[in-house]
Amino acid sequence: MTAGLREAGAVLAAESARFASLGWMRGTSGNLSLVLSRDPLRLAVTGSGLDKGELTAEDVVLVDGRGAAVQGGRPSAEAALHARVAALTGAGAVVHVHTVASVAMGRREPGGIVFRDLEMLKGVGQPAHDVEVVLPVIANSQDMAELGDRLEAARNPRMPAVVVAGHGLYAWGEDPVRARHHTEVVEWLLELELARR
Ligand SMILES: CSCCC(=O)C(=O)COP(=O)(O)O
Ligand SMILES: [Zn+2]
Repeated sequence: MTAGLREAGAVLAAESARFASLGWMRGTSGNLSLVLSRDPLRLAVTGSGLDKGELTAEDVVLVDGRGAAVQGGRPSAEAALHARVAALTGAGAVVHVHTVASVAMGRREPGGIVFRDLEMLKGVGQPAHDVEVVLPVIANSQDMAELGDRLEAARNPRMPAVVVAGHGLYAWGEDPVRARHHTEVVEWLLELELARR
C-alpha cells in the first residue's frame, strides 16, 4: 500500500471511529471516502463488511470513478455511489451513516424533509430564517448506478446531503472535517424533526 493511501486510511479510520462512537455505524454499516485525485478521479474508500468503529489505516481501498478497486482489497459495496457523489458535487469527502433518525424521517417524508427557521441551518451554509431548505429523500436500490441516477435527479445544491429511504444518510463536503460537520448538522436537524412530530 502506498504512503498516500495509508495516510488517507488513517484519516478515514479516525473519522469512522468518531461516527461509530455516536452509534451511527452499528454492526458493519456505513462507509467513508476521501478524494485523492480528480483527473483521473481516485478515491480512498473504506473496505467492505468491516466494523467501522475498529478500522485501521490499512482498511482502505483505492477506487476509480466507477468505484472499482485499483489498489487494496474489497471496497465498500457503495463505493460507486461515493465516486458518483464526488464527481457530481465536487466534494472532497463523502460520509454514509445508518442513523435511526434518517430512516425514520425518510419514512415519514418520502417526498423530502423541509427545514426552516433554525440556527443550525447555517451549518449547511443556509440562512437561519425565512428560507425553506429541503433535504431530498430517494428510494433505495442495490444498484449503485440506479441510486446515483436518483441522487443526481433529486439533489438540492443548497443541501450537501441526501436521505436514502430505508437505508441511511449520505453527506459530503470539501474535506473530511467539513463532510463530518455536514453529517452532524443534518443528523441534528433530522433528530429535531423526529422529536417534533
Ligand atoms: C448492515 S450494513 C449493509 C450494507 C450497507 O448498507 C453499508 O453501509 C455497509 O456496506 P460496506 O460494504 O461499506 O461495508
Ligand atoms: Zn449503507
